[in-house]
Amino acid sequence: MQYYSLQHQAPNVSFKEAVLKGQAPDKGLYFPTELPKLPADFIKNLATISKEEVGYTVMRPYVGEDMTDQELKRIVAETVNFDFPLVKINDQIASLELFHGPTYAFKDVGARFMSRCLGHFHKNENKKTTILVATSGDTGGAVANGFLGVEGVEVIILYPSGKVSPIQELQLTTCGKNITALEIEGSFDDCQAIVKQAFMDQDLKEAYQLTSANSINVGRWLPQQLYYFYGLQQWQQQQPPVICVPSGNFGNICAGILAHISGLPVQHFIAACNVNDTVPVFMQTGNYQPKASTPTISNAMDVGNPSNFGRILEIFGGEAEKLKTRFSSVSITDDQTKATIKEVYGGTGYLLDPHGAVAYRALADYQQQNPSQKGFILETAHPVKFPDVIESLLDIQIPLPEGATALNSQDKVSVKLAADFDSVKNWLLGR
Ligand SMILES: Cc1ncc(COP(=O)(O)O)c(C=O)c1O
Ligand SMILES: N[C@@H](CCOP(=O)(O)O)C(=O)O
Repeated sequence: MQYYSLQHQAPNVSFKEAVLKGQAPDKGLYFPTELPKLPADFIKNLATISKEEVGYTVMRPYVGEDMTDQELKRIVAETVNFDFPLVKINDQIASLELFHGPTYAFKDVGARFMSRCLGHFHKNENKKTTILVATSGDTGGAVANGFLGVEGVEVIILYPSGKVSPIQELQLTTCGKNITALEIEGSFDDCQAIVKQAFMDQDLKEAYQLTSANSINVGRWLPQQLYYFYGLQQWQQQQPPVICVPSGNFGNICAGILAHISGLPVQHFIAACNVNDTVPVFMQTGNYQPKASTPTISNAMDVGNPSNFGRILEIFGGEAEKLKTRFSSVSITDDQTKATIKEVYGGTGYLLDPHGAVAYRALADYQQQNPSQKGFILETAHPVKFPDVIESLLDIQIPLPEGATALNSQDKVSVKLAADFDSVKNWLLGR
């Protein structure tokens, strides 16, 4: 498989080169030259196939010749060694829980897959790779955990000061070793813009072999397809599901659409956003207008200029009208999110985190108009990551999982920097 730049001003590259570069030299995102079709038998028999075999079969065409079958099987098996249960909330809506990995959010699969790919690619290289990654909450922790101790790789995480939850912050600031956290006095969009600019900067390119571990990197983005296959393995209705994805940078839902194009039956995709509504507005008006992000209680989705929407449009040949046949996007306020957490917990006992609650509200509203269409949400983070929101709303205490208890006794270590490219560049060149 080759990858081309969505800016069309850079040469095509292999999977390995795309992972090592992160972003194309013309600032475009890499996109696969072919969208593989999976065998009809594979889809028909999905429920009987192991999650390791599903992962291997889905990822095989994307990885191409850069890895042996044996190596890819090992990487997939190590990546997906936890559960992805589809849990019924009520007769209309189920929840695909993606928070059973080590950092309690859906980012673990992509981060673990990519870290193992880089570890493999580094076996025969002696030049160190430096990963620059921007986080609005969960990517940072997952990448820190996934890359901790990986030979030949160091990770520098940029996160918006005061805009991530306490557990999220501890997850990304307490690892030490090859992981460094930069606390940026700005928003996630500032962090992401700085990272993207760094990849284009000649001085930094001379000093470092830089790549990204955000979903702009195909090694982080593509394995997110697996969730959708794991969800369908457990889906027991006749009709394919409507799948509603809490969305910020749109990497997750974009991976789901790719899975669908490869043959996975899905009725409709809903991208559920908080008030950061760049995509919902585009779907209504045709006008794509990135804007400064607004802080919300679903903080990991506070993104004003989502990186992956361009990839979604590319799948549909750039035609918004075609996209509308499979995809819609809505914006949910914090008040609606809070009311949904209360309503669902009170009515069913199911505890949603704020991101899952945004998705639940969007899917329930969609089903008001389409009552025969059942579906599931992607529950992208464990509610324990947002105790302030949940506990004040429901007057309950969420028991901390074991790993999270240990975090509380550790001290945050971060470097505070202004939200401008030069501050980060000077820090990188001066260390
Ligand atoms: C808990 C949670 N939900 C949803 C999202 C949004 O996912 P995406 O950026 O892939 O749209 C994120 C961040 O990526 C997240 O951490
Ligand atoms: N919500 C993310 C933001 C970055 O998204 P990514 O999928 O592009 O890494 C976060 O939690 O950091």
